[in-house]
Amino acid sequence: MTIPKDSKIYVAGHRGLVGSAIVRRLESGGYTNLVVRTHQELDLLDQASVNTFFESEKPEYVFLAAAMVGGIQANNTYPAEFIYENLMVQNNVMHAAHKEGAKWFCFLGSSCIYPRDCPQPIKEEYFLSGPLEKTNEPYAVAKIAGIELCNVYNQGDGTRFVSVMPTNLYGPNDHYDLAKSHVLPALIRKVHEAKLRGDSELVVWGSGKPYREFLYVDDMADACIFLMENGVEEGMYNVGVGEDVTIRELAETVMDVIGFQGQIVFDASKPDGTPRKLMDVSQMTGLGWRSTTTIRRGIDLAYKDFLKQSIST
Ligand SMILES: NC(=O)C1=CN([C@@H]2O[C@H](COP(=O)(O)OP(=O)(O)OC[C@H]3O[C@@H](n4cnc5c(N)ncnc54)[C@H](OP(=O)(O)O)[C@@H]3O)[C@@H](O)[C@H]2O)C=CC1
Ligand SMILES: C[C@H]1O[C@H](OP(=O)(O)OP(=O)(O)OC[C@H]2O[C@@H](n3cnc4c(=O)[nH]c(N)nc43)[C@H](O)[C@@H]2O)[C@@H](O)[C@@H](O)C1=O
Repeated sequence: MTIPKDSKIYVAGHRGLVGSAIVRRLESGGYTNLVVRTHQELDLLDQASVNTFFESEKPEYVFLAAAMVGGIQANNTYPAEFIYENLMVQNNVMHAAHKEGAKWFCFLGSSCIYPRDCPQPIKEEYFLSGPLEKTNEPYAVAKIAGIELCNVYNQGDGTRFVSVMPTNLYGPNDHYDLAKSHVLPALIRKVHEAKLRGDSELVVWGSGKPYREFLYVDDMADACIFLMENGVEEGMYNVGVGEDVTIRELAETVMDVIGFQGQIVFDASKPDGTPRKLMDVSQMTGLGWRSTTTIRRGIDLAYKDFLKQSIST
C-alpha cells in the first residue's frame, strides 16, 4: 500500500526513546507532514486539550508512543501512576483519534501483558491466558485495556487500530536514571562509571538468571512503519529479535563493549521479575519483517548516545 508522503502523521511522545525513533524513521522514509507536541505543549492526561488538538489537527495516522514507562523498580515504586497515567493517556488519544476520523493508529503495548509463566517463545494467542508478573501488573493491566480498546473499535467502521508488543527496547534517547531505568541503560551507566572510578566490582540487581530479549529501538520504529506501509489494519504483533540472553550474559556483553573487567556481584535484595519473556516473532517474520541490529552493535550505538547525553548535561 502506498501512503502519500504528505499524509498528516501524529507521533505522540516524539521526544522519548520510541517516539524519537519513529520520527527518525518517518523522516528518513520521506514523510514530510509530521505533527508533534511536547508534554509541556499538550498534556495527554487532559482529555479536553487532547480533543481540541485532534479537532484542529485531524491527523490521518497516529503512533502512540507517549506513556509512563520505567524499569522494574519504577514499576514497583509507582504502581498507581503506572496504571492511572497509562489508562488516561491511551483512552484520551485513542478515543479522540477515533472520533476525529484518523485512518490508522499504532498502539504501543509491551511484552509484559502476557502471563508471567507463559510457554516460551510467547505467541500472541497466549494473551489473557494466565496471571501476570506482579512487579508490573498495574502497567500491564493498562496496556491490556489499550489492546482491548483497539480490538473493539476495530469491530466498527473508522480508524483501524494495530497494537504492537515490543520486547525490552534500548537505544538513543533512553533514560539513564538508575532508580527508574530499564536494565540495559542502567548497565551502560553503571559499567561506564565503574570503569572511570577503576572499580573492581559491578553490582547487578537480582540473581542474573532471568532471561530478557533486547531490541534496538530503530528496529522497533521500522517495524511500526512496516505495518503502516503494508496496510496491516488490525491485530496484535509481537516485535522482538527472537532470541534472549540472561542478565549475567547481558552484563558481560556491556562490560566487554565498554572495556571494563571487574567482578559481577549480584544484589539479591532487588527483584528478578519475570523469569523469561521471549517473544515468538513469527507473525512479523511471516509478513516479511525482521530486526537487523545485533545486540553488540546496538549496545555500541547506545553507549555512544549515552556518552553524547553525558557531555550535553
Ligand atoms: N522502553 C522499553 O523498553 C519499552 C517500551 N514500550 C512502550 O513503548 C512506548 C514508548 O516508550 P518509551 O519511548 O520507552 O518511553 P519514554 O519514557 O522514552 O517516552 C515516553 C514519552 O511520552 C511522553 N509523555 C508521557 N506522559 C505524557 C503526557 N501525559 N503528555 C504528553 N506526553 C507524555 C514523555 O514526555 P516527558 O518525558 O516530557 O514526560 C516521553 O517523551 C510506551 O507505550 C511503552 O510502554 C514497550 C516495551 C518496552
Ligand atoms: C520493558 C519491561 O521493563 C520492565 O520489566 P523488566 O524487564 O523486568 O525490567 P528491567 O529492565 O528493569 O529489569 C530486567 C531485569 O534486569 C535486572 N537488573 C539487573 N541490574 C539492573 C539494574 O541496574 N537496573 C534495572 N532496572 N534492572 C536490573 C532486574 O532485576 C530484572 O531481573 C517492566 O517494568 C515493564 O515495564 C516492561 O514492559
